Amino acid sequence: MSDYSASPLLLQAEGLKLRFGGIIAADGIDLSLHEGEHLAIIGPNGAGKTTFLNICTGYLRPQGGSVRFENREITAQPPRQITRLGIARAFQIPQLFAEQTVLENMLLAVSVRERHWNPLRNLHAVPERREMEGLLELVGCSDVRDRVASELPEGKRKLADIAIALALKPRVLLMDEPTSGVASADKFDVMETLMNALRQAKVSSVFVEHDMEMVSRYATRVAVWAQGKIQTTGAPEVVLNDPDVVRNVIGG
Ligand SMILES: Nc1ncnc2c1ncn2[C@@H]1O[C@H](COP(=O)(O)OP(=O)(O)OP(=O)(O)O)[C@@H](O)[C@H]1O
Repeated sequence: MSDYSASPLLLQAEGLKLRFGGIIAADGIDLSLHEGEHLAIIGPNGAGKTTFLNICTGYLRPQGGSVRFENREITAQPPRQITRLGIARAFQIPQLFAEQTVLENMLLAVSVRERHWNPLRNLHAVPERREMEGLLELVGCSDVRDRVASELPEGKRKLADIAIALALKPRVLLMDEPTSGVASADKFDVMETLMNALRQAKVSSVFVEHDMEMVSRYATRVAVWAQGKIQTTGAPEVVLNDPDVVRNVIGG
């Protein structure tokens, strides 16, 4: 395993706690992410994986603990503020404007980033248009640039959603099952394109994943969630062969 512990620390969660009534979704989560890492989160349904992403991106407020990003406290800040600082989020269901073209979605995203969005202005005239076309090329979506988002095949929709996240110039991208809903024949191509784009853009990532082949191919490190706690973390080749992980997560 490549060791990233000497690389700059990006994200640091300490002692995160969150309950929903009687359900403990986070029970003392400690986790760090260093620059260059692509950390996979695995674990059974309901273990609290998405809750962790929601806390880190400000969608949920923890009842205990803290999240720091580049050594700055971001716990419970609004999602928009956290995005501006450099943590982007991609969802299981891509957050595209369905009736706009892929390029228009990109231009809207960059207009918001640059705070110059104006309904009276021609969207296509924004100065960052070339930059956005470059990002679409990076994620293999130049061919669908002028297609309406709702008409895209799922793989392209996911990649376009990633391009929008990259338009916000993040340092970290958090993803919830990045290829869910993509036809199995296309999953690896989509993930390969996505991870290459992240590496080229020098964006680190955390991704929740149920497909262990995807984890072993693309994660630099794996964290195993169980009932709101981290059961273990380590190199994919070690963690995915750990008998407890095989029994509780992979076998199940
Ligand atoms: N907003 C909420 N209100 C109430 N309960 C919630 C809420 N969000 C999550 N939970 C509960 O917290 C627990 C952890 O949920 P979470 O979605 O984080 O799990 P997960 O590991 O991502 O599961 P999956 O793999 O099925 O997506 C679950 O029991 C879930 O039902």
